[in-house]
Amino acid sequence: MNVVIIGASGYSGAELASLVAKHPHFSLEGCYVSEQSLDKDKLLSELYPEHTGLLDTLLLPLTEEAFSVIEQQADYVCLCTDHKVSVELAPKFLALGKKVFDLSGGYRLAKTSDYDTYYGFEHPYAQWLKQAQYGLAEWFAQDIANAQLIAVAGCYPTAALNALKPLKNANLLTDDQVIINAVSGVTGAGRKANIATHFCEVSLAPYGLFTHRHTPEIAQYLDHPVLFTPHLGNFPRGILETIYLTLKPGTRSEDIEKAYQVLADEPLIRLKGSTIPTIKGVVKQPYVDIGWQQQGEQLIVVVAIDNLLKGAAGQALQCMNIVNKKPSYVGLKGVC
Ligand SMILES: NC(=O)C1=CN([C@@H]2O[C@H](COP(=O)(O)OP(=O)(O)OC[C@H]3O[C@@H](n4cnc5c(N)ncnc54)[C@H](OP(=O)(O)O)[C@@H]3O)[C@@H](O)[C@H]2O)C=CC1
Ligand SMILES: CC(=O)N[C@@H](CCC(=O)OP(=O)(O)O)C(=O)O
Repeated sequence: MNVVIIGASGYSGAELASLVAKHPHFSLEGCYVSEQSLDKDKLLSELYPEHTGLLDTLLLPLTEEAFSVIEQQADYVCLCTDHKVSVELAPKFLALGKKVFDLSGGYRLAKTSDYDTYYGFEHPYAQWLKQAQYGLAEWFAQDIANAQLIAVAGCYPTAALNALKPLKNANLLTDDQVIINAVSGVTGAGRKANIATHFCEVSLAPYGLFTHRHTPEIAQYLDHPVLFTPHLGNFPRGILETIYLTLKPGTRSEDIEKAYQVLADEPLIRLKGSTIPTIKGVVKQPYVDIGWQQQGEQLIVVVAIDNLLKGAAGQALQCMNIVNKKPSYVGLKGVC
């Protein structure tokens, strides 16, 4: 399959380009940036010298002519662009008959009103929003396989949903809100310069209290209310979430272990029982690490992922493998 990446100079785009370039079934046909980009006509490996030899690929401007080239060349188009940019680009590539894998949040939520509330823009393509398939690889593989537009799951939601859906599906949660405290490395905020992510400014602080756009995303796909608070930490990559919940009375440790068995055979999920996952354990790895400890009716679940792999490019590649009718872990296990 021929793959084109839009937004290839960004953190998730470059990560995905490197995965595609090494993949046994995919060929990296084109790497694009915006027409006005300061990086156009540079080699991707100039920006990411660790990929010298692998990604000596020109960053091309996404001009009108580029769309014709992509129409001829590409089977899969990956949008590693900001939400608003993706919202506008996806229908154009869909109209060309391409399979579109959007790493942004532009097509993840069911209700257009949530875009007004949480994204700050009116969603213009309700029809495509209805047809988009949420790309949470371990949970929706069958629907992903047949979709034309895949809205790859968000980074924080990927961790939260894999940690919580087994418990929800086993009917172990009370109706209480689940509390999710998350911390992310700074690559989560993207590559463009921003004072809030400046090296000298970042320490450890929460942000987006009550308003972060991943709140409705987690609640929608968990079908349960959540109180989600992200924090920015002063390290480059990785996400760790500490999740507090109340179990139904009488829930035994065996019930929890049994609930998590639904993920036991997933090659990219590592169930760690009472061992607490760490960011160190997942950085540059494609896995979700999940651990938990129980005290009576209280359960604390800790989950860790690499935001750029399982939280973005790794999961996008899983979705591409699924659409290509291959095991989702191809090109990911043993990635580093
Ligand atoms: N970083 C992360 O951990 C995660 C990110 N995501 C999502 O993935 C998307 C990309 O994120 P990230 O990689 O961090 O972002 P970056 O800011 O690092 O990269 C954005 C890329 O988009 C390009 N771009 C901007 N405008 C356009 C345009 N109009 N046409 C084509 N290309 C354009 C930029 O290049 P230039 O501006 O030079 O044109 C750059 O290559 C976002 O929607 C984000 O929410 C999802 C999960 C995790
Ligand atoms: C640290 C940081 O800023 N993280 C980003 C989330 C990462 C991301 O890009 O969000 P999606 O997964 O929805 O695409 C944020 O909070 O906006």
